[in-house]
Parts: sequence; structure tokens; C-alpha cells
Amino acid sequence: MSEAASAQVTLANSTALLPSLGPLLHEWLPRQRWFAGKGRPITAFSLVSATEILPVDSAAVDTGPGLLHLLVRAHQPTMPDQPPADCYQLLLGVRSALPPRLAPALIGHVTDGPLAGRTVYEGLHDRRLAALLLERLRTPGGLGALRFGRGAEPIPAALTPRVLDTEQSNSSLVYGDSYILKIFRRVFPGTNPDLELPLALSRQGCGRVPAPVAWFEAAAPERLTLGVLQPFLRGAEDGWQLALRALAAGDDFTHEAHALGRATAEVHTALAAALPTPPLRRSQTDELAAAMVQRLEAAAHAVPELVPYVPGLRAAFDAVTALGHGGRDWSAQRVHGDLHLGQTLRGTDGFWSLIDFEGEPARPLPERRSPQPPVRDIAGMLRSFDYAARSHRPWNAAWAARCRTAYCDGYAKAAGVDPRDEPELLRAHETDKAVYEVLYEARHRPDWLPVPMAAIHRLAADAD
Ligand SMILES: Nc1ncnc2c1ncn2[C@@H]1O[C@H](COP(=O)(O)OP(=O)(O)O)[C@@H](O)[C@H]1O
Ligand SMILES: O=P(O)(O)O[C@H]1O[C@H](CO)[C@@H](O[C@H]2O[C@H](CO)[C@@H](O)[C@H](O)[C@H]2O)[C@H](O)[C@H]1O
Repeated sequence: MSEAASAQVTLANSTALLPSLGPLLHEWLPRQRWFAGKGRPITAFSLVSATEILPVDSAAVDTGPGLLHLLVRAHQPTMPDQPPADCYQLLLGVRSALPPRLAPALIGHVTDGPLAGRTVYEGLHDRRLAALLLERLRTPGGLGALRFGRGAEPIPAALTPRVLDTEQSNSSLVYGDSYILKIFRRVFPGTNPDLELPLALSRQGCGRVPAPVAWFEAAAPERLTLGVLQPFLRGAEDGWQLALRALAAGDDFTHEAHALGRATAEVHTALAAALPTPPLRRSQTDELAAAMVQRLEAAAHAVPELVPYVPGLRAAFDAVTALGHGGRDWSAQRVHGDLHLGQTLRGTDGFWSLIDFEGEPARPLPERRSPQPPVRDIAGMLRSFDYAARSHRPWNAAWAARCRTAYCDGYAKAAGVDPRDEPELLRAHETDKAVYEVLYEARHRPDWLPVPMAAIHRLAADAD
């Protein structure tokens, strides 16, 4: 779309929007699974950008929906490890009246401002609006603050959309069981690694990751990734569900664990070939261990159950510092950053793919995009086998141990490097991951807290 045309779709009086939408968002936003600031009040909203993807302030809304794209900052009291105002992507449907089928998507009725008299709702649930998003992705160009881009592969038109009904950190739409559009909810300046890394891997010829076919970004006031369209792996099942099923049936999972190790190794090898691999010298090792200690202290501050374990856990990080001071260098590279069984999909042909390269959602984007020891991902998967075994009754420690061995074997065979050859680095990363999980569960799923706490108990004792 030309700049002249895009100018017409920027909401004329967008500054008046938030005073009228604010009270509705105040109620609605904290109830969303993807809202990261749970437990802290929202003190104010500020508007970053507003773009009418389909006009909302004209008579057209009386006959059909409008679609308003907003980037909104939610201001909250600051905690030590959190930014003061996260920025969220909202796609608001706007209608004069909501048809009954869209009632569950209701956000509220606007009483004043430019949308006075309109009903706003979660636009992704409206098939007409979801279809429109795909149309925008098929035809690259600018639209207000937004930029739509795509690869060389043509994207078919008129695929039926549906919202993916799963617990996730973002929102996804599936089109005709052919493509999946992930819409990032909490957004950060810069390119999201969930676009950057799959693009780099596909250019490298690595088939372990569904290759992005289209994407959209905000171009102003700063560039940031908003959504990625990828092929939908129809019929694929995620590793977490498969592992739980195997546990329930008393089945061995080592064959799959071995294959997952191989898939991880192939992704790491391709990432190392595609992107920089700086060595971790003494000062970076110090920084790595110091960051782990800092995360441990912050987590213990937030979750008092951790406090008695702090000295034992710290020993794992100090061991890495000591090795660095003794002259040991490690290699670093771009990694997945939040690898666990739920980030793996096994196709109907048994082929494993990795998804969701965003990294740990709670970490700042520059940190997530920095090169790290590849063992970080291995630690994540090792924790995940433990999670599966612990969340199933009775606890099956031997099952987890066999999977962990098979995973490392599969990795070593394909990568030519065995992660168990660096036991201190592996244990430090496993400890760091378990600490992250304690915080994650305390914030999001308190019933699950005993699962990582059991690992904390073991890891703190191992370090003695
Ligand atoms: N390419 C794909 N093919 C099939 N299903 C997918 C694909 N990508 C993601 N999914 C499904 O969508 C879910 C959420 O995707 P994910 O990227 O993990 O989002 P989030 O970051 O919001 O958690 C996954 O658990 C998986 O079930
Ligand atoms: O999938 P996300 O990127 O949103 O990852 C977050 O949520 C995960 C839970 O859904 C969480 O993973 C933890 O629980 C999993 C079982 O549900 C388990 O397999 C993982 O090993 C464990 O870390 C992940 O840590 C978090 O970032």
C-alpha cells in the first residue's frame, strides 16, 4: 500500500482513544493469559500507536466490523526484575452491536470518545477480521504504523481461520490447517528471535523448524516484530503430551528422547553456522555466573521457599566462575533459549520439529538475543523430562533418568560434542532453569510449584 493510502488509515483523533478505552482495558487486560504483569495494579495506559486495519470511525462499522490495531503501554509499579511499562499488542474488533457468536470475545461498550456507542471485542475471534489479517500478509506493504512482509512462497487466499485454543504466552490463528499466525502480545523493540532464528535456520537449509512465510512489524516509533506466519504442522503432537501419555501407559520414551537430542543438535549446528559464535572468555563467564546468582537472589526474594537452598544452589554458579578464572573458555552461540518438551512437535511421520524461539518471555530481549552456551537448551530439555516424570503419579525417577541419558546420547551423536563433558556448566544451567521455573510457577501456576522445588532440593544437595 502506498504511503498516501496508509496515511488515510491512521486514526484521526487517536489521542482521545485511551481515555475512553482505558477503563475497559483495565478490566480486561489483567484477565488475559498473556498479560505479564499479573498481581500488580495497572496505574495508567499510554498509546504507542493506533492503526485502523479496517475503518472503525465511519459508517462502515454499522454494517460490518472495524479492526483497530493498538500498541499500548500498561504502566505498573516497578519490581526489581521488571520494566515499568510493558507494551502490548491489541487487535480490537469494533461493531455497533455484537452478534451472539462473538459474545465470549466482548471487551466492553464504549461510552465516550471517538468510539462512543461502539462495542469493542477481541478481534482475532471474528473470522472476517482474522481473514483480513491473512489478506494483509499476502500482499506486503505499509499500513499506518504497520509493515507487512513475506518470503517468496505464494500464500493461498481465503483460508478459513480459527483461534488456537491452547494455553500460551501469545495468541495464534490457524488458517485452513495450512498456516499458523503467531501474534506476539508483549512486544519489545527489535526483531523477535522467533522470527529471526527460524528465518536464519531456513536460509541455512535446516528443516527442523517451520520456516516463516510472512510477518508483520511496527515501523514507528520503533521497529518491533508483531507476528509471524508459518506452515502449520497438521496432525503433529507436542513432546509434552507424548511424554505424559508414555508415562501413563508405562511406555519407554528413550527412542523419542534420543531423536529429540538429534533434532536439538541439528538446530544448534545450523544456528552456529548461520550466526556469530563468540567464545565465552573469563569476563563473560563472570557475567554469566553473576547473572545466574542475581536471578537466584531475585527469585528467592519473590518466593521465600527458595531461601534455605540459596547457598547450595549458589555453589553451582561459583563452580563455573572458578573454572573461568582457571582459564577455561567455552563457546557461545544463538540458542533456542526456552527449550522444553512443549516446544517440540512430532509430525505424523515421526519427524521432530522445534518451535517458539522467543526465549524465556520474562527476560529482556537483548539478553535473549545474546549468544549463550548451547548447553542452556540441553539443560531445559533435561529439566522437562524431570517435569514430566514428577507431574505424573507415582513419580517415575528411572523414566526421567533414562530419557535424560538418551537425549544426551542423541545430541552427542549428531553434534559430535557431548554436553555431559562439561558437568559444571550443565549443572549451573540446570540450576538456573529450575530457579526460573520456581518463579514462573509461583507467578502463573502455584499448584505446580512442588515440581521445580523437588529439583531445587536435589540440585542444592548435589552441590554440597
Ligand atoms: N508450526 C506449527 N504447527 C502446528 N502447531 C503449532 C505450530 N506452531 C505452534 N503450534 C502450536 O501452537 C502452540 C503455541 O505455539 P508457541 O509458539 O509455543 O506459542 P507461545 O509462545 O504463545 O506459547 C504450540 O504448543 C503448538 O501446539
Ligand atoms: O511455552 P512458553 O514459552 O510459554 O514457556 C513457559 O511456560 C511453560 C509451561 O507451559 C514453562 O515450562 C515448564 O513447564 C513445562 C510443562 O508444562 C515443562 O515441560 C518445562 O520443562 C517447564 O520449564 C516454561 O518454563 C515457561 O517459560
